[in-house]
Amino acid sequence: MQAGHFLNAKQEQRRLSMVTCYDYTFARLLARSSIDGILVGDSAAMVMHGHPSTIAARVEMMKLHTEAVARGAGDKLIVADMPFLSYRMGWTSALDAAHVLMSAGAQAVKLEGVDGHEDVVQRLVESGIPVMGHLGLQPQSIHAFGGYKVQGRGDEAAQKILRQAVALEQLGAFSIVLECIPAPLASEVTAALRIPTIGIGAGAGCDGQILVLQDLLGMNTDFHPRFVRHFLEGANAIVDALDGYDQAVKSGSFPAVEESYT
Ligand SMILES: Nc1nc(=O)c2c([nH]1)NC[C@@H]1CN(c3ccc(C(=O)N[C@@H](CCC(=O)O)C(=O)O)cc3)CN21
Ligand SMILES: CC(C)C(=O)C(=O)O
Ligand SMILES: [Mg+2]
Repeated sequence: MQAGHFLNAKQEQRRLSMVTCYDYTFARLLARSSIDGILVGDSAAMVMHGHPSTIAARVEMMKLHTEAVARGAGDKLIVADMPFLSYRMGWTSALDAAHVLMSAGAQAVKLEGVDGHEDVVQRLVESGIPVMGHLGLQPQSIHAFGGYKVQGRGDEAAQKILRQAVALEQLGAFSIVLECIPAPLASEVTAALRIPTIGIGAGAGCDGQILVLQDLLGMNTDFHPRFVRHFLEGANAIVDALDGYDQAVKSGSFPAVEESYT
């Protein structure tokens, strides 16, 4: 799948599935799945590195994760998040950051918001870099938003998101993530655009959905916002396996003869 195929999917009314991925081993598993696209999200700063927000993500961090994913992802579309402020200090430094991510193996980049960096979106697109937008809840602006809260409630806030989505489409974005907005607003935005919307906490009216891989695999039991569904009870499955290994070691049943060299 390439960025251009996202537009075809919307025209043909096929829904799109995306997940985040930060490493080679999971990328190999995703390559075997029917998932359409992979986001090397700046959520890596939280999920992989234990930071309290995505603000700690750096171009160098995103580069290493993108390279690892690209080695395992086969022909899946890889989108990499541009880290906080890397696209807010002018288009030349934004192009530098995008260059790093594209040469690391990304086929597109994602930027949060649009107001104030319209020129960056335009320059990236003109340079042959497919751009994905990200509206609604923008985790990089957590300190300005005052928490991870649903966005676009009320007429004014809803109109702002609709305006930003139309602006991104006009600037040449190939798709837009809509995060944590009311489902009716996401449906309205989706209907207003030719490019596909990818929702997370934005209801079933989007053209596609995205979830953080570790969330859908149920690997993090203390993070359960409303939009997360566990498709596996991963945390329990993994801790059970670890306890099984621990018991086998302590009882002396592991390693067996056939697991040892003569
Ligand atoms: N593991 C992980 N999954 C994610 O989806 C994710 C990250 N990390 N890190 C970056 C952002 C942060 N995200 C978040 C984090 C918390 C909520 C949350 O607590 N939502 C409330 C909404 C409350 C309201 O305003 O009504 C909820 O209870 O669902 C939402 C999105 C989504 N992103
Ligand atoms: C939640 C998705 C959309 C994201 O931006 C990330 O994982 O960083
Ligand atoms: Mg992100």
